[in-house]
Amino acid sequence: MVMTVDGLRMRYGDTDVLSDVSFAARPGEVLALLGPNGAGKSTTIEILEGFRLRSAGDVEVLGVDPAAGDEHWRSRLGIVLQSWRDHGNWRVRELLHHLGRYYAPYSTSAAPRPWPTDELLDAVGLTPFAGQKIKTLSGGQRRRLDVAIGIVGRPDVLFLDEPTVGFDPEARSEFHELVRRLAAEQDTTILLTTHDLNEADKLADRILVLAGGRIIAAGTTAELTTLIAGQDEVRWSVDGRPFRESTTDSTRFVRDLFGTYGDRLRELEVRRASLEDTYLTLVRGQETT
Ligand SMILES: Nc1ncnc2c1ncn2[C@@H]1O[C@H](COP(=O)(O)OP(=O)(O)OP(=O)(O)O)[C@@H](O)[C@H]1O
Repeated sequence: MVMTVDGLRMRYGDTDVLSDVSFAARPGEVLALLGPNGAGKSTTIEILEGFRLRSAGDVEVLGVDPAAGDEHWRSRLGIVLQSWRDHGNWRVRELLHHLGRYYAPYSTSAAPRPWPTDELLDAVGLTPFAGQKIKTLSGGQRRRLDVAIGIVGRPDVLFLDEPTVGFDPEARSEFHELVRRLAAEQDTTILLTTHDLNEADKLADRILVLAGGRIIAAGTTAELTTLIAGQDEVRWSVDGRPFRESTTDSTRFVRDLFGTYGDRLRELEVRRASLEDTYLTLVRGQETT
């Protein structure tokens, strides 16, 4: 396992934000951490990065307790936090080249570090802006630069905190490709937070839902939806009257409808529960317990 979290607790003052968080990640796995505002997603990531000291629990990233991580350990992590605000007068290529130099002593034959600047610019779609000053970039271009800064050291583990906020659909789709490529070709293990359920669905091998200080559900979208009963919605009309019903077995339900109504059955539609339906049910269920 590249990352293991067992019984993680984080207390601010007398409030437990995280009370008992446990999960693990395999090499090259992409995990999406979902949860309502204030659930503790950024806190979890900051603890894993070694930026924040936890109150209790066992945590290991690349075999090291983040609270005791040294520079060598840190060089194997990539971090994309909320936007990079300094260095407005630097040019894009210049900054990436400069930051990349920090990783050179940690280069190995399996992971040559840093990522060559021009290749990296190309990978994040910033080649046309390479000579531009950072303060002149658009919001989305700026975010691509944040991502480039996070991966310039060819990290073994990459943390992405809401990476695609402000991306246009094309940039988002290109970013998704980049993340999948990092995981598949470089075996980078990726933990990202997002409020975009579609993004979590597309990107993640596994989704972790954090609420009430715990991981309340984990799995693929399909696995999560099977946790929720009444997952499909069937709609139809008979003699011009519309009907709708939720069912766990839409195939059987539809067969019964045909049995009952035969050719009078019109406008039949089966709608699978979306990740959004499942997520909302999970989080609302947690709030009422
Ligand atoms: N340094 C701190 N001191 C006290 N409370 C804090 C501190 N940092 C965060 N918190 C609280 O911890 C909770 C979790 O915050 P965190 O930023 O981890 O949530 P999040 O899931 O990332 O939220 P969002 O989706 O809004 O980004 C919030 O209630 C926040 O107010």
